[in-house]
Amino acid sequence: TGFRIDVVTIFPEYLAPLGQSLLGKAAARGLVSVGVHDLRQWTDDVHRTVDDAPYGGGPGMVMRPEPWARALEAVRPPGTRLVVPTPAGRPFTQAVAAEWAAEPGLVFACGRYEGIDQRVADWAASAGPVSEVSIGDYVLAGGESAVLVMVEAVTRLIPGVVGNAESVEFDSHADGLLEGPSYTRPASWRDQDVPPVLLSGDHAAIARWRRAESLRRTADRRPDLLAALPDDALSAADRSA
Ligand SMILES: Oc1ccccc1-c1ccno1
Repeated sequence: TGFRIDVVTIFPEYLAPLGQSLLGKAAARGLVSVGVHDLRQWTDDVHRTVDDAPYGGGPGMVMRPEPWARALEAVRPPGTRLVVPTPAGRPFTQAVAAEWAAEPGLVFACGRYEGIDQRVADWAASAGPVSEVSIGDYVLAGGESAVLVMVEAVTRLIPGVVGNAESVEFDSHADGLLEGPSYTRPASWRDQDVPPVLLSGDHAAIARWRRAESLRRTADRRPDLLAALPDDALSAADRSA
């Protein structure tokens, strides 16, 4: 059966890439299956209305609850996590992706910027976990791009989806730190040389150098990640680096 992903959206064509490349191969091997559903299928009026003006006034439109409830009742297997991308959500991180990759599947509800009537997420909690998540501190027009990002982050962690050549355990963020710089041939390029240690064949020295570079880059670019590390995450060698 593999990992099951369903996405409900008013822009189904936007999510066409989900059938390509990485997901395509994995889907072909039965590791992942994806269903994209047009929310308007569950509207009840001739104009197929999905949104309305916000109670309390304010700009923009809010997505009506009834079409969403019908769509989720039709699409969401009982107990499956419902993911609602929203700028007001908890942060989506590699740790969250890893958690979700161990579950049987996910249902994504793509809302517009002004959001979906809150009663939908509140109601949906009775049929399984609901996660309102943000992929970063910026504003999008809708949740579709966020779904593409999260599907890619989660599916690459499903065993068998990514060849072991691109082994996932050494990714940036896998150990809470950023990866250091990478190099390939030629050894000297436009008067810039690859750090000699990488050509030394001394694997212990290479591992030390890479760890030091990872710590240096993390301290420089993401001090928040360094501060968030558990106390025992940094060795004595790390601290002296
Ligand atoms: O900005 C958004 C609008 C709709 C749905 C999601 C988002 C968002 C922004 C950042 N993460 O998610």
